[in-house]
Amino acid sequence: MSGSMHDSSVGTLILLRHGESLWNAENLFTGWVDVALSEKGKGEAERGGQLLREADLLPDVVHTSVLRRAIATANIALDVADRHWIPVKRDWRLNERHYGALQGKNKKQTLEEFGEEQFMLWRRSYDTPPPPIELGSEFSQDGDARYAGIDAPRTECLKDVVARMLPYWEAEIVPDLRAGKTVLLAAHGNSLRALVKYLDRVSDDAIAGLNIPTGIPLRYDLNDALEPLKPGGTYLDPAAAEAAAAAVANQGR
Ligand SMILES: O=C(O)[C@@H](CO)OP(=O)(O)O
Repeated sequence: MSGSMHDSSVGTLILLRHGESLWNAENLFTGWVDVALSEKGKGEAERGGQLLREADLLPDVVHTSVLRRAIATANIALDVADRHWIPVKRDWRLNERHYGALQGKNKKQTLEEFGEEQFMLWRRSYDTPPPPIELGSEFSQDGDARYAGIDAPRTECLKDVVARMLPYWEAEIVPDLRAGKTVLLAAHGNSLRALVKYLDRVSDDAIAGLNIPTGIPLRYDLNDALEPLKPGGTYLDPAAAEAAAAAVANQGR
């Protein structure tokens, strides 16, 4: 096992939100729309890889969503950390939250149009999904080959993400951790919020205030019951993470 600093046989979990995407830069709700990284986002992914290398935190296996911003972030970071060769598993269950009819809409305009309360309900409440996206509309994923054979959602709240993500966690990630591996999970703001909520037992209300910055690895050491030794984990660059999380919280303003 590489990189783990505690005695338990449980491996180390590293959460990595993708670097800034083109739509993050434009302040658009993204969800399942398959948007590429911006140049800044590619730089963030490189920096993420440097942080892994400097911490000697070398992943043995990587899990990603099926969206290119997470896939590219993992590829770039692992290349920089000289771990581009490790096995990879990808699954839609690690995708960003489906943002329903808000996909492709500007966050600031949405806030102005619907008001603070409705905006925050859609964006951060635990169990209020946005209106479902219309099938066949510009930013809908129906007909997308990668979702053939799954009952793809047309909108999701965070609770829905927890429900679809946990079966993947149990079936695919936990066995890697139990085998003592250092696991890199390259995913998204809201799919990672769903996992952090579960791991840290964050309440439905408190999770609204938790924001995950792009491109900064977040390390979780877990005990044998898979409980975090340090609630909230440890960002490899804590000062940058704090500033960047505050910026995510303020999107739309
Ligand atoms: O647009 C999205 O898909 C997400 C992540 O970028 O946005 P938010 O942080 O507003 O949930």
